[in-house]
Amino acid sequence: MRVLVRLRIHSPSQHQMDSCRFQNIPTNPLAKELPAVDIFVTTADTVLEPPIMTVNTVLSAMAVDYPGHKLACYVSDDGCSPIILYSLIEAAKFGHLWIPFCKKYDVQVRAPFRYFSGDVVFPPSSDDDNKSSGFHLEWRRMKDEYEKVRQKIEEAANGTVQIECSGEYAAFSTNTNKSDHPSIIKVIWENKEKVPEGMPHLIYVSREKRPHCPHHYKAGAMNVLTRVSGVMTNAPFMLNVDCDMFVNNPKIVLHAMCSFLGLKPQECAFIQFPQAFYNQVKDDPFGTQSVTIGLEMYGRGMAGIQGPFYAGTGCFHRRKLIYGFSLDNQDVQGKEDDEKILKESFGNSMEFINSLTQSLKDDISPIQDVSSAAQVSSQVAHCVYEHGTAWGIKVGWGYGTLTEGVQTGLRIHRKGLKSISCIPDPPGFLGTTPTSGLSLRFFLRYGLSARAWWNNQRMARIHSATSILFGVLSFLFELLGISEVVFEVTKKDQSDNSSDHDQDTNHKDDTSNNNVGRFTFDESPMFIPVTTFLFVHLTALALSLFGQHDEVGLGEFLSSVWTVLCFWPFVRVLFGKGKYGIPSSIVLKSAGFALIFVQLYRMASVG
Ligand SMILES: O=c1ccn([C@@H]2O[C@H](COP(=O)(O)OP(=O)(O)O[C@H]3O[C@H](CO)[C@@H](O)[C@H](O)[C@H]3O)[C@@H](O)[C@H]2O)c(=O)[nH]1
Ligand SMILES: [Mn+2]
Repeated sequence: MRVLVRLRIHSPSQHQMDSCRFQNIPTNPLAKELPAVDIFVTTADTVLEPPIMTVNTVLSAMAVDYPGHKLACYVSDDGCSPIILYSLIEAAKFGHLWIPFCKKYDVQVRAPFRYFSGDVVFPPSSDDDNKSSGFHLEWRRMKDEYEKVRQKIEEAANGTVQIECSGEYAAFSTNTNKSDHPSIIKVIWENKEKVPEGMPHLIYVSREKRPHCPHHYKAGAMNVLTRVSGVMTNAPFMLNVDCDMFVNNPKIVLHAMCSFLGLKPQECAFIQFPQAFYNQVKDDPFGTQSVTIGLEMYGRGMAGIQGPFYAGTGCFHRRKLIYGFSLDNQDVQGKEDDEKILKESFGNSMEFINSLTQSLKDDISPIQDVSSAAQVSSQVAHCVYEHGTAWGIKVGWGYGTLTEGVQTGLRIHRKGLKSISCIPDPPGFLGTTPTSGLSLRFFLRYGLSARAWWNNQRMARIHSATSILFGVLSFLFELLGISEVVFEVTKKDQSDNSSDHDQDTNHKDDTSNNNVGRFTFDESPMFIPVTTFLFVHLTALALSLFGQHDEVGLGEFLSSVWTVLCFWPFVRVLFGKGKYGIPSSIVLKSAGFALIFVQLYRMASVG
C-alpha cells in the first residue's frame, strides 16, 4: 500500500491555465457563450457549522466574476433549520450591495468575514483620488452592513432572537425535527430578468427525511441537489463546496470553464481545486498544512497519471458524467428517449427525465423560470424518490462509504477519462480541516519549519490513538453487524485571525491570542485511549526513574519518553479547566484503565 502511495509522486505534471478568450467579463461579447453553472453548498448542523460561515461561503460563491444569470446557488440544509433559511434571506439582502461592490472595485477576497478581517490588503490605492475616496466611503458602509448581518445571524444562531415559524417559515413549524420532516424548498432570490450584472439565483433545499428512510449523509444530499437543480436550472456544469470552504479566487468559475471548453472533453472530465486552509496557526500545531502539501505533491503525481481524485469539495463536474453517462452517450445510444428505461435508473419524475434528456443532447437552453419549478423540485427531494433506482449505485454520488467523493471520482476515471487539478494563484478555495503525515524533507522543501514537521509527527500519533482507532473499531462493529458507521459532521472553527469584528469598540478578548493553536477537549470517549497510554507511559517512566525496576532497557525507556513527548499537548492540560483542559471524568476513567493495565502486567510478570 505504502509503495503504491509513494509511486504516485514520481509522475509530476501540472495543468497550465492559459489565458482564455473569456477575459474581461462582462464587457467581452463572448460572455454570452459561457455555459451555466450550478453551485452546491452543503451544511448539516447549525452548531458545528456556524450559519455565518455558510453565509460567507455562499456570498463568496455568488460574487464571482461570471455573468450572474448563468449561476444558481443551491444550499442543502441537512439540519432542516429555519436559522439557515433566515441567514440566507439576510445574506441575499446583503448580497445586493456586496456583489456590485466586489465587482466595481475588483475585490480579491469575496468572503466578507475574510475581507474585513484586517489580514487582507485593500485594493490598489493608486486609483485617482475621487474614486478612492468614494471607495473608502463605500468600504465603510459595506463593513457596517456586513456587521449588521453578522450580528443578526449570530443572534438567531445562539437563540437570543427567536425565528417565528409562520409566513415564510411556516414549513418549519409542524413538529419538524432534523430527522423527520417533509422537503422544504425555497427560492430565496431569482434573477428573473436574467441580467448578467444581477445576483445569481439562490435556493434553499432541505430534503425530506424520515426515520425509516436511509438518508446517506452528504452523498444523499448531493444527489438531491443534483435532481433539484436538474428541474430548476439544469446547468451542464456544477461546482460543489462544503459550507466551510469559501471561494478565495473570484476568477475560479472562469478558470474552470476555460479548461472545460478549451480542452478535449476526455482530457477534462472534472476539475479539482486542491484543498488549502486559511486559518493556519504558526508551526501548524494541528498538522493541517500537510493536507495542502500532500494534495499538492500527490495531486501533481496523480495529474501525470489520470488526474487527481475528486476530494469531495472544491470541484467542478459535468452533469452528464455525474448521471453516469459517458461523454459520447454510447451507453444510452438509441435509448435516449426510452422513458421507461430512464425512469428505472433515475426515478419517476417526468420533469426530471425531461431535463435529463436535455442534458444528454447537450442542449443547454434553460428550461423555465426557477420559481415555477419549486413544486416539482420538492417531489424529487422526497426520501422515497430513489427507492429501486440506480441513485447512489450507478448514478450520482455513491452510497455506502464515508468518502463518497473519491468513489464518485473513481467511477468517472474508470471510463478512461482524465481529471484536472487546477492550482491558481491565489488558491481557488480556502477552508478549515485537520489531518496528518509526511516526511521532514518534504516539509523543509515546501518551506515549512521543522517545528511544523514535529507538530505533524505528533498529530499523526494522536490521530492513530483517537480518530483512526475509533474509525477501525466502528468499521469492525459494522462488519460484525453491531452498529452502523455514521458520518459525523466535523466542528468548524471560523477563526478569522482578526483583532475584532468592530474596530471602534476596542473590545478584545485578551486571552484569545494565547489560545490560538491550543487543543480543545470534551467528554468524548475518543480522548480516553490517548490519556490511558499517557498514564501507562508516565507510570513506566516514574517506576524506572525512582522505582524498584532496574531491569528497564534503554529502548523501553526511550520509547516511553517518545510517547510522552508525542502526547505532550495532553500532558500540559491534564488538570486544566474548561474546554482547554481534559475533563476530570476522562482523567479518572483513563487512570482506572491504566491502573488495571499496570496491575495485570505486574501479575503477569510475577507469574
Ligand atoms: O449528513 C450530512 C453530513 C455532512 N454533510 C456535509 O458534508 C460536508 C463535509 O462534512 P464534514 O463534516 O466537514 O466532513 P470532512 O471530513 O471535513 O469532509 C471531508 O471528507 C468528506 C468525505 O470524503 C468529503 O465529502 C468532504 O468534502 C471533505 O472535506 C459538510 O459541508 C457537511 O455539512 C451533509 O450535507 N450531510
Ligand atoms: Mn470539513
